[in-house]
Amino acid sequence: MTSLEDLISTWAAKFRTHPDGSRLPAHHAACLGCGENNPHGHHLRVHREGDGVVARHTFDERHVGAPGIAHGGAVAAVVDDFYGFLLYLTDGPAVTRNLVLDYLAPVLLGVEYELRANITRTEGRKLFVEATMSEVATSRRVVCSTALFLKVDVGHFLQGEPTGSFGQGSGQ
Ligand SMILES: CCCCCCCCCCCCCC(=O)SCCNC(=O)CCNC(=O)[C@H](O)C(C)(C)COP(=O)(O)OP(=O)(O)OC[C@H]1O[C@@H](n2cnc3c(N)ncnc32)[C@H](O)[C@@H]1OP(=O)(O)O
Repeated sequence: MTSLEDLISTWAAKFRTHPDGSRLPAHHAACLGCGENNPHGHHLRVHREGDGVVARHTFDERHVGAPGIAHGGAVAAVVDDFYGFLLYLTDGPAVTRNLVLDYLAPVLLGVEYELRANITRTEGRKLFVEATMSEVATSRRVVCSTALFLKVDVGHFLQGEPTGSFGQGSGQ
C-alpha cells in the first residue's frame, strides 16, 4: 500500500503544472469525489479552463435523496471536491473551512450537469472561491456556491489514519 507520506510527495508535485485545457489529476485513487478506485465515489473528471476548472457530472441511484433527485449532501460533496481541483492552480494545499450552497432547483438523477469554479480572491492563507452547476441541455442553473479554503501545510494531512484502499491506483 502506498504510504500517506508517498501520497503527499506526489500530490505536492501537482501544483501549478497544468496547461490550459488539460485534465487535472484526482486527489488520490480512493477519493470520494474523484478517485477511480472508490466504488461509492463520483469519479469526477475535471479540466482546467483558463484560471478556472470545469467538469461534467451525472448523479445516479447511489446518490438519491427524494425519488429521482440527488441528495443535497451528495451534491455538496461533489461541489466541495470540485473546488479541490482549483488548488492545483495555486501554490499549495488548502482545505475547506466554509462551504455555502444555494440549491436553486432539484438536481435530477440521470441528467448531465456542468460545473464551473474559480478563485474570486486570495487574502494571505485564504482562498475565496465560487462555483455553479447548470444543466447541460438547457443551461438552467441549479446550484450556486461560495466557499473559503485555508492553506495548510502537509502536516495537516498526517492527522488521519489511512484505510485499506487509500492511495492505491494511479490517482489520474
Ligand atoms: C498534500 C497532501 C494531499 C493529500 C490529499 C488531499 C486531498 C484533498 C481533497 C480535497 C477535497 C475537497 C476539500 C475537502 O473536503 S477538505 C476536508 C474538509 N475540511 C476540513 O477537514 C478542514 C477542517 N478544519 C481545519 O482543519 C481548520 O479549521 C483549518 C486548518 C481549516 C483552519 O484552522 P486554523 O487554526 O489554521 O485557522 P483559523 O481558525 O485561525 O482561521 C484562519 C483565518 O480564517 C478566518 N476564517 C475562518 N472562518 C472564516 C469564515 N467562515 N469566513 C471568513 N474568514 C474565516 C479566520 O478569522 C482567520 O483569519 P485571520 O484572523 O488569520 O485573518
